Amino acid sequence: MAKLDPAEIGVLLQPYLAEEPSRSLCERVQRYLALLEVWNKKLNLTSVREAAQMVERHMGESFYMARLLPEFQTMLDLGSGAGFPGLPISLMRPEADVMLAEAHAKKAVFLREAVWMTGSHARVWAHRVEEMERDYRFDVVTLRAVDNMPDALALAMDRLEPGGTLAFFTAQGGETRLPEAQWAHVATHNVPRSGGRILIATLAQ
Ligand SMILES: C[S@@+](CC[C@H](N)C(=O)[O-])C[C@H]1O[C@@H](n2cnc3c(N)ncnc32)[C@H](O)[C@@H]1O
Repeated sequence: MAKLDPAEIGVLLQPYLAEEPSRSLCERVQRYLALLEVWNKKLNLTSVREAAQMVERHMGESFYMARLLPEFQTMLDLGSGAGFPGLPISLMRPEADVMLAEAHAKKAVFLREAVWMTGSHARVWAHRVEEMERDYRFDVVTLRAVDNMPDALALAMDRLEPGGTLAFFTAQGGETRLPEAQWAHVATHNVPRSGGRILIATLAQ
């Protein structure tokens, strides 16, 4: 895979960010994607192989979700895989307590290394979300590309605080229905440079 320098990464990230990305952020993205490329040879973490697409699809789209989220203190990324969207969000919200939940043990090892490499403050839960303490709840729950979205959304709902926010990606051309609940606010946003959308739904208090 062709290597991108931090300046090239910055240009690719611009459509997704509210302001110019800092050099430090671009360097962290560079380290993260280099690690992902190495691990991808032994573990199928992503089918995206092209460097610019990795920046846009994985990092850019996750940063874009971060922009759309309200203020929060705690966040769960359910089925984080290689860390998307949770790890990039943790870089944009360093003050928040972000939990990356990934049941696959080797992927969780990758996540711990990626957290360390990027200087993220995120924590890794290396088990199924169902195995967390029953009363563990979060201000925000994010999801992307988790199998069986209806079941995953129901699981995500169980982990939301009253007034909490559910944020997930819906595939190009496909709509995912929200679980039945008292929603105070629901909005969909087109993802830049993609046919995909992000749905942000806030529960009533
Ligand atoms: C297809 S990957 C997507 C990863 C990432 N969100 C992305 O968009 O690139 C889905 C991941 O969710 C994890 N997963 C699915 N259900 C889970 C659960 N209940 N608790 C923890 N991890 C789960 C799987 O192990 C898998 O690695």
